[in-house]
Amino acid sequence: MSKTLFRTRIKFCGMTRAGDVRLASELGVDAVGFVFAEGSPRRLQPEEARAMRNAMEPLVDAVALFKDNSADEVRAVVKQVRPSLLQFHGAEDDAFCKGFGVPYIKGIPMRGLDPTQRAQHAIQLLMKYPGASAFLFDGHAEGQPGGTGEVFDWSTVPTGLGKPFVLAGGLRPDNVFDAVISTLPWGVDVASGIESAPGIKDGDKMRRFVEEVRRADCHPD
Ligand SMILES: O=C(O)c1ccccc1N[C@@H]1O[C@H](COP(=O)(O)O)[C@@H](O)[C@H]1O
Repeated sequence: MSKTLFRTRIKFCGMTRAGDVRLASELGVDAVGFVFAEGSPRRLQPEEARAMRNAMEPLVDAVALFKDNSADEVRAVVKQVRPSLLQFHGAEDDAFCKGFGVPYIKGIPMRGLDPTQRAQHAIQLLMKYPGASAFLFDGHAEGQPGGTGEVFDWSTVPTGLGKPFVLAGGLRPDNVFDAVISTLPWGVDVASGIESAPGIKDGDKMRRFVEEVRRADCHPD
């Protein structure tokens, strides 16, 4: 694959502390994610996310992450937090995902897929989620929770999508350079790989993650 001239977008997901959001902004991160998925150790109440959202710097996107939440829950978050993007990780269909008047990203479980099916997988995704602004490829298996730090086989990333994709799943400061060079994603997303404990971001890991993405962006190949 040849390298193109662009800057890989970065999203830090599962923010729970205002100081972590501020540091992410200072590091030049493009988006931060607030998790509302039931069972997640990073789960926030809408009021908690709203307080962090109100303190955010301009030109940084807020993304609200859901996994099989009810429409009422999603509506409450949209009203209170005003995210610029929604991210869905459950069995939600396209009609549900686009029903809130906010662009959406669809999280796709990638564990155990066949690398020879990359083009067919892309077609299936485009047919199933025509309203998605982007796809996010995550390391977990179908039906399993996300945000668990599992890397998947990057050679299974669908080809010919014609839409941006975000690479996720077990990215860390020590593997994100290879991940970007191998897959040339529109963006990368990380939750556990920049944490010292679930929901508690580590400033040094955050900084090193951004540096490694920028190093990959400058790499000639
Ligand atoms: O972060 C969570 O708790 C979470 C819960 C349910 C679905 C998705 C979740 N996080 C997303 O998963 C990817 C990968 O996480 P990790 O870096 O492997 O820990 C992350 O980018 C979040 O968008």
